[in-house]
Amino acid sequence: MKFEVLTIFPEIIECYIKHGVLGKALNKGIVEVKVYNLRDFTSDKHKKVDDYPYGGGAGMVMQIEPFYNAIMHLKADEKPRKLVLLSPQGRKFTQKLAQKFMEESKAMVLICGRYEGIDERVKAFVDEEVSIGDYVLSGGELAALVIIDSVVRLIPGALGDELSAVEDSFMKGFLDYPHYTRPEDFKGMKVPEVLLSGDHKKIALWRKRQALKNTLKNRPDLLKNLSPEDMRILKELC
Ligand SMILES: O=C(OCc1ccccc1)c1cn[nH]c1
Repeated sequence: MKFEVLTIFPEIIECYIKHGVLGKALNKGIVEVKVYNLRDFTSDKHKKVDDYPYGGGAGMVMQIEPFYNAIMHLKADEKPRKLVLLSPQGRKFTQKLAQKFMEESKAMVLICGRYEGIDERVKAFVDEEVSIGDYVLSGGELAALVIIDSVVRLIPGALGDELSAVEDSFMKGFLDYPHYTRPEDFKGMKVPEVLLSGDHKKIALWRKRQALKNTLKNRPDLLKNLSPEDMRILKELC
């Protein structure tokens, strides 16, 4: 899988991708990330990327020309790629959309805006507009990293062949169950007995109960399509 990121702050992307699971996936060649500085696609000596908004208002708007030049440069190799603009106005990014991106796209271009926004005409050249949440960031780079991280984790072999329980639970529509590790007793805070029992059936049921309890408490919106078995467990909790 290849990610190409358009940004005026390449260092933000380059620094993050060196660490952790992304670093390993890069070294294994499972994923490739190329970062392009939009300033390299400007035509003036000051490498200007923004200007005052038509119609007035606070702040600056990113000009279309650097985005257009960068996108045309990428498209020159005529390889298929999904162009995604990160913005607060986009479609909500979820684990399911991460799965879809992983399954459908061999290559993704992640377009990072800053300032008050980017010239609306850039959207004529993108396939999707995606938001990672209902808040405004100072730039699309963090959102691009969220997408790269969550999509790469889903690539077979990226996590050393064991998708973590977290992905599983989110795909099934729950929050995760609680996790514990040594010591068994930390200042009187003990690990739940069931997890020390070795009874895997009992542990699995306890974990399912806890996941449903957490989901009911913090994200009841996720509990829309429960299996009859899970509905029964949930009813016991209420
Ligand atoms: O704020 C965001 O992106 C920064 C951005 C992008 C475009 C113009 C201005 C600012 C964002 C929030 N959720 N997903 C993305």
